Amino acid sequence: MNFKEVLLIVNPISGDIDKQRIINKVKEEVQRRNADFHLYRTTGENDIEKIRKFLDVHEIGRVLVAGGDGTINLVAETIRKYDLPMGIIPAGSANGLALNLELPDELNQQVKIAMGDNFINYDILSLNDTICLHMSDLGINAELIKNYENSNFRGKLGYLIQSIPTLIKSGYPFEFEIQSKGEDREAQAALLGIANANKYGTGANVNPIGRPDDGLFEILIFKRISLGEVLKTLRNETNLDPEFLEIIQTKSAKVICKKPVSFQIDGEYIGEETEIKISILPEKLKIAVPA
Ligand SMILES: Nc1ncnc2c1ncn2[C@@H]1O[C@H](COP(=O)(O)OP(=O)(O)OP(=O)(O)O)[C@@H](O)[C@H]1O
Repeated sequence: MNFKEVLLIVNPISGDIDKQRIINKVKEEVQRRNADFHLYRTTGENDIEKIRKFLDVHEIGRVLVAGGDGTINLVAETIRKYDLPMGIIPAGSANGLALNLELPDELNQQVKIAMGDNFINYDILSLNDTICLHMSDLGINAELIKNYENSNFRGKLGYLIQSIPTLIKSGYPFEFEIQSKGEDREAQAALLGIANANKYGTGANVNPIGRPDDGLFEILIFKRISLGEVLKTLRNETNLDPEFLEIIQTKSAKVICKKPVSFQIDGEYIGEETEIKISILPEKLKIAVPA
């Protein structure tokens, strides 16, 4: 595919890693294709508006994003009305979306794929009008992300440090009402996931039936915290005990929380919520993936 201009969007702080090597490699590949290279470094403030202004005055043919799931989500929201393909260079602490798309670990290969012609038409979920590409949840994982964001430690170690205090302080199990497919049911859960893909960034395959391009999403009801079952998901075993995890596959749903519960979308803490309206947007996101 030929493009005149390529925009690389980089999150300078994601994953606690230096991005210069990525920037150099992408620039080299773009110039090799005789296209113009543009770089945008996110600031965490009004990035969507600033990037859209840039897109409005340039002939960008491909947007590349180097960051974690939060940055990919931000870029997806920015370009979803522009019909622009996106390429991903995983550069966050967990990289859950990249893991689900089976992107390789090696930078040269990542750049080739991100600039390549093989695409997935990726479903975009809308959760109370905020988009979700990968995984969102209510409960103990969102509490962990909140504690992580309030701490001084970045990267995987930061999550590890926060995991025990989060478990001790959490008020789980939480009580939910789930309205979907004309049914209304009650559920108690430590964590209620809303999934568009199979795996969390840790590699845990919590949603074996999930496909990000099937026009459906899954509600994952983790009824209790079981080390044995968590280990099974880490080993990608799919015969999970229904007493541990129940899955509802659907196109739209509403989740009502009996009390406010911590909520996260694609690894970003949103706040405490009492109601989540979930649907799938009509537009798809075109993401470059391995052949
Ligand atoms: N220049 C910046 N300074 C501070 N924060 C930023 C900057 N640019 C983006 N952010 C923030 O980075 C977050 C997204 O990070 P992302 O999820 O992509 O990476 P991550 O590695 O998963 O994050 P983290 O390192 O926090 O785990 C968003 O909250 C966004 O507001």
